[in-house]
Amino acid sequence: MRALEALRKERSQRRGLQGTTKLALDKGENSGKKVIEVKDICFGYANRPIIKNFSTLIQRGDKIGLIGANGAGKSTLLKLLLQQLQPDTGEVEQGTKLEIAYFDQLRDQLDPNMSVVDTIADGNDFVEIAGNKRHVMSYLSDFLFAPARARSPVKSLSGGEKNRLLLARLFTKPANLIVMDEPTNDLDLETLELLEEKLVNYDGTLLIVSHDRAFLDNVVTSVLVLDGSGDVDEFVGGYSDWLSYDTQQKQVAAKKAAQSAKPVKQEANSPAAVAKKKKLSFKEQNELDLLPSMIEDLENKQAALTKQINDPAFYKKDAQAVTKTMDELKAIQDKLEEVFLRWTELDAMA
Ligand SMILES: Nc1ncnc2c1ncn2[C@@H]1O[C@H](COP(=O)(O)OP(=O)(O)OP(=O)(O)O)[C@@H](O)[C@H]1O
Repeated sequence: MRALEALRKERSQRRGLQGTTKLALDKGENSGKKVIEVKDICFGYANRPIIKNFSTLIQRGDKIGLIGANGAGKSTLLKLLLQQLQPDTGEVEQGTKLEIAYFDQLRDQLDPNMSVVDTIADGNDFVEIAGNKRHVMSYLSDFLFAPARARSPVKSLSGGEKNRLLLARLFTKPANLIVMDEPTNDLDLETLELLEEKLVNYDGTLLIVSHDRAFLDNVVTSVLVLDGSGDVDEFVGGYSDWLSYDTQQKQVAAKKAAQSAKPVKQEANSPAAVAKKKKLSFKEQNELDLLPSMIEDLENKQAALTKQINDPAFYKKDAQAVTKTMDELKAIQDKLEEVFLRWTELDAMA
């Protein structure tokens, strides 16, 4: 987890330097680290913009999550990055020597009559993993296959074992860019943890579409957030980091909206003021009076939980405790957002 934090920090610093990096690239200097460069692309289907004016530089070792609601355009953006689709305007440039392995919801086919070991090594005793030779049995043991199980035919495997075998095969491909679309769907916990571990230790580049917050928090160094209207935001950190940032932004916007919606001060007993006051029922006025202390209370809880999460020792806790605290924070953030909106609404009427 520390390593992940360090990678995020590095990406954050690099983003700060992106102007300089770009200049170096323009001069034709070392571009070996460049994986994909996106230059101001726009793309839409039949008048509906999916991506608007998006630019980014993906470099070797970046682990990027693509997030957004269903239909926001995540798969479309992946296809644009992989040059399977051409942008309407702008450019996508891939770096040299890219070897891409695409992993699509574990839909790959396995030969039921082949043994596990042959599925991986095709009759050889050794496999080459990231340039290192490894005995296939030792490699398969990483994917929880004991030697006897490794000699069994694929058709005798359970669903979970088949998924593990597909993952084992994926990591034998000579890829320096792994692309995954919803990889965690249908994975059992054991396989999911295995996948996380492999991806955390993978030193190539990763592009992952996923709705799985915990998985992305554990694996990616930055996220691309598609809002569904064409805007793509890049954020250094995991899914939860982005959520808390986004909630804070919304709170600030709601506060600003509330302030600018406040009517010009009127004499308390002027006819207009009396007429306006009547817009709030007794119950609503009561609710409005209570909201500030509720907001303060929620903000205090949010600050306390954020402090816990920012402590490096936090991630040493067991996964269940980490998830519980993250979920608690998310619930508080959702509640805060809801309460702020209500306060904005009532305050504008008062
Ligand atoms: N070939 C196409 N022609 C027209 N519209 C399309 C096409 N492919 C996708 N779309 C539309 O573009 C939008 C974005 O689709 P896309 O599959 O990229 O979204 P997504 O974020 O990956 O969604 P999901 O999470 O549901 O997979 C959707 O509204 C989809 O219906």
